Parts: sequence; structure tokens; C-alpha cells
Amino acid sequence: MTTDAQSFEFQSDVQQVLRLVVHSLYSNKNIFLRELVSNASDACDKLRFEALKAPELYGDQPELRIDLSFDKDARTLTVADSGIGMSRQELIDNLGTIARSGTRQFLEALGEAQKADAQLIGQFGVGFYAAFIVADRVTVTSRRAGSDESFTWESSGDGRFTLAPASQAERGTTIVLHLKEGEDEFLDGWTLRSLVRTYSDHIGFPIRMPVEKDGQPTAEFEPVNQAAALWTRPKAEISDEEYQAFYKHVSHDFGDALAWSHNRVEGNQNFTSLLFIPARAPFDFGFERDARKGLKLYIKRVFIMDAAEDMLPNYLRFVRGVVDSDDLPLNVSREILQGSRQVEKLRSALTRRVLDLLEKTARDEPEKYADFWRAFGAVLKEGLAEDPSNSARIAKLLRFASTHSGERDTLVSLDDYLTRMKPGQETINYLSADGWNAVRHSPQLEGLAAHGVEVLLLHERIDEWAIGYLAEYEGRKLRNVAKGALGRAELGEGGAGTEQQEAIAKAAEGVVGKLAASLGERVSEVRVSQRLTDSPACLVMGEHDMGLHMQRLLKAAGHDVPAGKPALEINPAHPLLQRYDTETDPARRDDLGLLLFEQAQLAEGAALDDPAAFVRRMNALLLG
Ligand SMILES: Nc1ncnc2c1ncn2[C@@H]1O[C@H](COP(=O)(O)OP(=O)(O)OP(=O)(O)O)[C@@H](O)[C@H]1O
Repeated sequence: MTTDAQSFEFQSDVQQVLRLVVHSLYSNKNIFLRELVSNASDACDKLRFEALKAPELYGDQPELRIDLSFDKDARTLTVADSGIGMSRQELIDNLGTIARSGTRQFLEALGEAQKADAQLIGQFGVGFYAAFIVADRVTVTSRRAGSDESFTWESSGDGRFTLAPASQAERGTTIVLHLKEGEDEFLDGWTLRSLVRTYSDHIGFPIRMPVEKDGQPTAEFEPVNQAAALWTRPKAEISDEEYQAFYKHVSHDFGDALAWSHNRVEGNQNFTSLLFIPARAPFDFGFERDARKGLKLYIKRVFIMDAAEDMLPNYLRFVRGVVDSDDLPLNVSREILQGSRQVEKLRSALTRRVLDLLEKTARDEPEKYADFWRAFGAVLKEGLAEDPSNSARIAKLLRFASTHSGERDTLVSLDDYLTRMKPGQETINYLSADGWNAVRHSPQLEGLAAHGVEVLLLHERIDEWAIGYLAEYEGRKLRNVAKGALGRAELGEGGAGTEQQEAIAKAAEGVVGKLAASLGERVSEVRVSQRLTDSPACLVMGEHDMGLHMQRLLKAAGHDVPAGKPALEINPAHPLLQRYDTETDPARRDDLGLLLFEQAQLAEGAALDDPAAFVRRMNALLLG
């Protein structure tokens, strides 16, 4: 073993993160203490968990605690915990790298201007590196539980750190901050106590500070926090600020939570849950599907593991918090969790809690709910497919753009829709397409708009797939208006009567026949439309066929899709159809017919089979 200090370089990302943290968070510099105490508390949790199987890890030091002290002369502040500690290799791995996946992508994606935004920086959990906001040198000495070796890690935050053997007598980690010039406020007992009370009161282990006598710290330590895990305390005694501080501890989010729900359940199952809905998606939200974090499982107050995957369905993966069970065995393993009926029950109870909380927020604080929907709506929609037993409740929480306002950001619920249905209308109408403009300007909406019938506008990738799992809402069928013939059920009493329709269809028989001949196998049928008022034509699938948009999505994902053929619906009153009908040159007429078909494909968002031929035809007609 070497006795001299060895020098190492930080992984390249670390330097960048460090610089960002120090520059962006200076105005919130107090948070360094919260971060260090939070890590110390995690280290105590880890020891308590490992000691379930190996009680000898406690040695002769059963106490788990976090001590804060300072030395005015040396200008140092010390955070010492009796937690799990770190081995030499762990010091190198944990304090010289950035483990979170996606950090590099995140940094690259941030523009220069955004880099100064503390909220954004906070999203990747600044953690240990926050120490460098106030310190120009940080010394970490650690001795892992069960080992008699200790090591000192030291860095000035300049891209390098050193590592040397040490002789720390006790288990755990001691972090000494050599404060920068001007940071003397942290050398004051009163300030530190008030910071602990503000940010770390909820920590479940005692945070202790030296008793002061005549303004001088003594060797005796006293607790300065409540040292009771927050969720074990009665709701009425916990302030919003305390809940928010705790949220930051469990979620590593820098901003506040949007809402939370804290419950104690007694009876068949005994557990406490404290669940938070974040206000924003974390930067690596998309990356973490495989290793989901965010819901901590405690058993009888002992932290066991991150168990989001077992305790919550995938579509609620944005939830953060803790669940503390009195019934599960302390020696539970992931394998046991996965097969356990008790866990299954816990999972449905937690799912209900989250849906209750979302319903309450939607009802009482619609603006907050709108923020939630913007951040996580697309995730919640997956629930329609994943959790059929709750699909009615999920459906109530859905929000859609609609022709009611015609604006992308003004969203309506299915309940809103029901109140605006026309007399005689039976279906909840929707249209889906690739992107907002394609759906908003679709010719398919013209007839419905003329009758004043509202249509939900689905324009996100997941929409058509998700909505396919929702056959009806409150007894009303959900109806894709791009399919089948529209009648009274879709249009209400204002829909054209059958006699009138038949008369129009009869008058158009000639043009319909000619078009069917021009288009041949491309379409299943040509018919007069109820949908159109301004456009000449549109494409419509059979009511039970797969929508054209969905066919494209599946094809793009590499699936074999049965090629259902659309019908071409026409608006015989449109001048282009009259021009088609009166064209005497058969070749030109066929070209015009094909153009009508291709236009309908384009308007619906499809790519053309042979775009060059389309352009040639179009140009010939423009010049002719
Ligand atoms: N006091 C401590 N005792 C033991 N290990 C620690 C301590 N402080 C930090 N560590 C280790 O160093 C790692 C990195 O800490 P850091 O605070 O940078 O990130 P983190 O806590 O994992 O995540 P986050 O970015 O969410 O804060 C921790 O995961 C932990 O393994």
C-alpha cells in the first residue's frame, strides 16, 4: 500500500458540472449544507440496511448521527457522519465521476444562456459538488463500515484530487470544508442551527452541534433537529415548508413539488405513504425507464431500497416519495417483492392515492393541474393501456386540445366535452394526425365545424395508440371522425337528413363513377362526403379499419400492417370537381383525378408514393 498521496484527474464531465454548480448556485449557496447532510443521512440509511444482515458492521459504535462543527481560527466547517463510509475505491468512483446517465447529453443540450439557470442546474442533483460553492478546498476522510482502513480524498475543485491513507478512528465520513474568503457566516453556530432547521429538520437521524458556552463551542454535542422521519410525524404538525424540504431530499429536485399526499393506513395492511408530484420532469426522465428511482421503500422506519418499479405502475413513474410498511419482513429482497401479494395490494393502494391526488389537484387547482399535464400528461396516457382497471379514472384526468377553442394550449377534459355535445349527438368525436397543423387544418373537420360539433384534436405520437384503449367514457363511444360515414350519432340533429343526402349523392353519380375509374385500385370506393364544405376531397378509412395515421406509425416501427384501402370522399360542389367532371380530354381528366387523390393524401399528413410524378402532373396542369 502506498503511503504518499496519489494524484487523480476528475472525469471530464465533473469539471464542467463543478463550474456550473459554483457559478449558477452562488445565490443559493446555503444549499451546500442541505446536500451534504442529505448524503450523510443516506449513508446512515445504507449502514442500517446492511447491518440487518451483518450486525457486526456497527462494531462498538451503534449510534447513527451527523455532527456539524466549525473552527473559526482554521476557517473550517465539518460535517461528520457515522454512516456506511467509503472505501478507497468508492472515494475514487463516487467523488471523481458523475454517475447519472444523461448528464452529458443534458449539458450538451443546454444553451449557454440556460447554463446560468439555477433551476436547471438543480435538476441533476448537485450533490457533493455543492461543497465547492463555499469552499476552495474540501477534505473527505472516510472509513468504510467493517474495515479498519481509512483514506483522505482532497481537492481544490480544479480538476484534480489526491488520495492518501488516513487514520480515522471511527466509522463513517468526515467532510471538512476550507471556506473561501468571505464565507465566514458559516462559522457561526446560530446561522448553522437555523439552516439545519430550515432545510434538514426532517432528517430521521440526529444532527448534532457543539453546545456553546460564552459564545464558544465546547466538546459536548446536542441534537439540533427533530430527528424523527418526517412521514412518521402527524400531518397537522408538518408545515408546507417542511414537506417541500423533504421533497427535495427524496427527489433531488431543486424546485418545489406541485402537490403531495401523506397518509397512514391501518387495518389489513399497515403502512404510511408520502407521495409527491413534481412540478417539472427531471432532465433524465426519458433515460430512467430501466432503472426507475424515486419511491423509497422503508420497512419499520429502516430504508430498504428504491422500489418504484415494484410499488407503482410505469405510467406513474413521475411520482416521488416514501412508503413505510409495518408488515413486510425486514429481510425482503427484490425477488420477494416481485412475487408478493402484499406488495401487489400496496401497489394498488398507492396507485389509488396518486389518482386521488391528481383528481383533487385537477378539481381544486386547475392551473397547477395544467402544469402537471404539460410535464407528465404523455406519461399518464400510457395508463389507459397499462392499467385497464383504472381507465375510467385516468380518462377523467385526460386533457385534449379541441376545436372548441382551436388553440393548441387551451385544453379540455372529457367532462367538458360532454357538457357541449349537440342534441342528438351520441359520440365523443376525435381526430388524430401527425402534428398540430395537420390535425388542426384537416379537411375532415369542415363538416363537423359547419354543424358546430366539437372535435378533440389529438396530435401527440402516443395519442391514437392510447385512445384506442378507451372505448367509451360515461357511456359515450369515442369516435375517430376520420373513419366511416358520419351521421346523426356524430353530428347530432343538425346532420343532413337522409333524403337530402340521397339527392346530393344521386346528382353526383356521374362524377363519382368517373373518379372511381380514374383511381382504380388506389381507393376502396369513391363517395359523396358529409365531412367537407371547403375542400374538394379527403380520405376516409372504414370505421373498423386501422386509421391511416396509426398505420404509418406502425410501419415506421417496423411492423407489417395490413394495407387497408381508404375511400375517397368528395365535395361535388367544389369547383375542382366540376372542372374534373367537364374535362373532355381523358388523359387530363385522369391526371386531375390523381391530383385530387394526392392532395387528399398530403392534407391528411401522408407521404406520397411518387412525389416526382405528382409534381410533373401538377406542373402540366398549371401550365396547361
Ligand atoms: N457522507 C457520505 N457517506 C458515504 N458515501 C457518500 C457520502 N457522500 C457522498 N457519498 C457517495 O458519493 C456518491 C455521490 O454523491 P453525490 O452527492 O455527488 O451524488 P448522489 O447523492 O448519488 O446523487 P445526487 O446527484 O442525486 O445528489 C453518493 O452516491 C454516495 O455513494
